[in-house]
Amino acid sequence: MNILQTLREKHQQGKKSIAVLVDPDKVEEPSRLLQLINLASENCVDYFFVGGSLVTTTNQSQVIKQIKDNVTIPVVLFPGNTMQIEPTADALLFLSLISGRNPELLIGQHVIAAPIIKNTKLEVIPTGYMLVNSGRVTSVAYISNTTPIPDDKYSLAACTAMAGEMLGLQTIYLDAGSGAEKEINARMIAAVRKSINVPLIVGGGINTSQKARTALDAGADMIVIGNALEKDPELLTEISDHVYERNQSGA
Ligand SMILES: CC(C)=CCC/C(C)=C/CC/C(C)=C/CC/C(C)=C/COP(=O)(O)OP(=O)(O)O
Ligand SMILES: O=P(O)(O)OC[C@@H](O)CO
Ligand SMILES: [Mg+2]
Repeated sequence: MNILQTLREKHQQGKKSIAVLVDPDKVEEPSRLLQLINLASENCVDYFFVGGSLVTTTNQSQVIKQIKDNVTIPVVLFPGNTMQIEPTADALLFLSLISGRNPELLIGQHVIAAPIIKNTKLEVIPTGYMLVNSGRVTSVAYISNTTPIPDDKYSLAACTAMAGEMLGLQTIYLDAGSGAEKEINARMIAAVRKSINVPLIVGGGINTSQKARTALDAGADMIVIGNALEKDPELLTEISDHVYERNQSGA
């Protein structure tokens, strides 16, 4: 079963997933990455996301290789631009930045990427990517030259997600941006959840297990954690224990 089908099934069953985001620029030594890979494996992490708004290094393929050499956790590209397409990954979030009005990130990059992706075995996951204001300007807001949705405009977010689903996007990713000061609030997640049927991914600023729990309770199907694990990898154990117990109990 491919990743999207699995996500849909888990969504139907109310089961949750965890993705660990690895930003290739932040991988300083292979030994640190190996530690995170092993921890992810011990804690039954579902996916590795690999990407960044701005990738200044050339080690993305090595990062993917190191993950694939050690564990069977699928690697999903989370690309900031077409230069980050790496055929050795398993899947790619084909992001359309629907919270913004930058045509390049709604369709432009996609036209350039489509023929390249077609020649790979990557599973394409059409994703409505929505940035929500998180207090300060994040890398992705700056790089994308778009204005995130205000964090108290629930209806704007819900209608944007609804439109994304009607356009045929297969998942919605609500992102406060990496290292966000404020994670996406529960009301915003719940409003978006209620407006769509496709799986909902939530990330940005989830740096405590309580924040992870709140996002999942509000309706996230998958949470993405990056920055917090760069500082405290052990946080993963706490969060995954909660997800595991919850999935077992069917809550
Ligand atoms: C269609 C293809 C292949 C590419 C375009 C993809 C689109 C539309 C991207 C939207 C905008 C964008 C720049 C997304 C990047 C999201 C991402 C990987 C964020 C990870 O965090 P960083 O923003 O790198 O955070 P740091 O500042 O912590 O490094
Ligand atoms: O690094 P953090 O803040 O966990 O964010 C993860 C991801 O959603 C960013 O695009
Ligand atoms: Mg980055």
